[in-house]
Amino acid sequence: METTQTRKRIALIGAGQVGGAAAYALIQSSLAAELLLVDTNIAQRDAQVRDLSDVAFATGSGTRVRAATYHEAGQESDVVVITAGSRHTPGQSFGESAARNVSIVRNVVSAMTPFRKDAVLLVVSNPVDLLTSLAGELARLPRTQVFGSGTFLESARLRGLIADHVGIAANSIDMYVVGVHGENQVPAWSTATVGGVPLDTALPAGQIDRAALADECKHFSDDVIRTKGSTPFGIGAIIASLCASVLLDRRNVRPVSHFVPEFGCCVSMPAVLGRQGIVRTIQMPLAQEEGEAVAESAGVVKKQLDRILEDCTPRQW
Ligand SMILES: NC(=O)c1ccc[n+]([C@@H]2O[C@H](COP(=O)([O-])OP(=O)(O)OC[C@H]3O[C@@H](n4cnc5c(N)ncnc54)[C@H](O)[C@@H]3O)[C@@H](O)[C@H]2O)c1
Repeated sequence: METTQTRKRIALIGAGQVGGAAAYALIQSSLAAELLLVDTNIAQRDAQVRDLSDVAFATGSGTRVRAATYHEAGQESDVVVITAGSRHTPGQSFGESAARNVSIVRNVVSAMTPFRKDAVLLVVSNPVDLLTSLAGELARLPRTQVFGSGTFLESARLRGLIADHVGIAANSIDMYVVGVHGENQVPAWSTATVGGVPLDTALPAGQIDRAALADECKHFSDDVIRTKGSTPFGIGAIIASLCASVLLDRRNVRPVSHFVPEFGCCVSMPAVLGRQGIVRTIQMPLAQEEGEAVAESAGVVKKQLDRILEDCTPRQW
């Protein structure tokens, strides 16, 4: 008899470093019956299918991996994850790498449209807030069904860094990094708690150097990217976790990039995740300077989005 589990499919658009790491984590969890890999580089895609099939065989996973087309991904998948794109390479301007990924996301979303009505689209390619906003405009899905990995990885990382400094388990620290992924991320210190107690009370001044930790969190991957070109494992684990929240309708609260009407674009705020994607946003009583920092960087994303939507030629962007 076909169970609900056997019918679940996740598509990964982009079978590079990040897509491969996400697939590795997903296979280990046996979350879906099938993983569909889509890539314009056919040799790369097929090599990943074979290598990842070995993971399934070796671990006794219930997940099978196969190559697929955009059409199959859009029509047959419960969750479609976009990791296609070019990495930001040293010496390349932000605008150059962003413009290329804008063009890639436009093409892949259009190639997959129309999506299955209940498909959830998870955007990972960078700049993730802009690309999630763009995908949300183009996918012809309800806004709640399109979200981005946003600042979930940074939030997990900052909890881990604090935990290491104070000797308290990371899962007893409730702390979010919010706003726009990357240089302008905002650690929401004002709402952080330890064991339900406000951070200011639980860890009085002097116990942690907030500025140093925030800086370490922001630049944690810089050396890794310089050394090995990519940071696939952390984001791969985050993708697997987000897929589980959706497919299992877990209702986890996660800081993911999603449409915030006040800003007219997608930025990360804690949201409840379930089978239909964003179930609702959790309103955060941010300190004034934190709120202003989020609004300022959201304003930049919104301007970039408007320019792309007005003038669809990325070269001019
Ligand atoms: N949001 C995050 O926290 C986070 C973390 C790490 C990486 N990333 C982003 O993930 C993206 C992928 O990084 P990577 O290290 O895997 O790069 P990669 O170069 O290893 O892989 C990208 C893959 O996308 C494929 N591709 C390009 N255009 C495509 C298209 N139109 N359709 C299908 N596939 C296409 C390429 O052939 C390649 O296999 C980058 O944009 C990177 O910045 C995001």
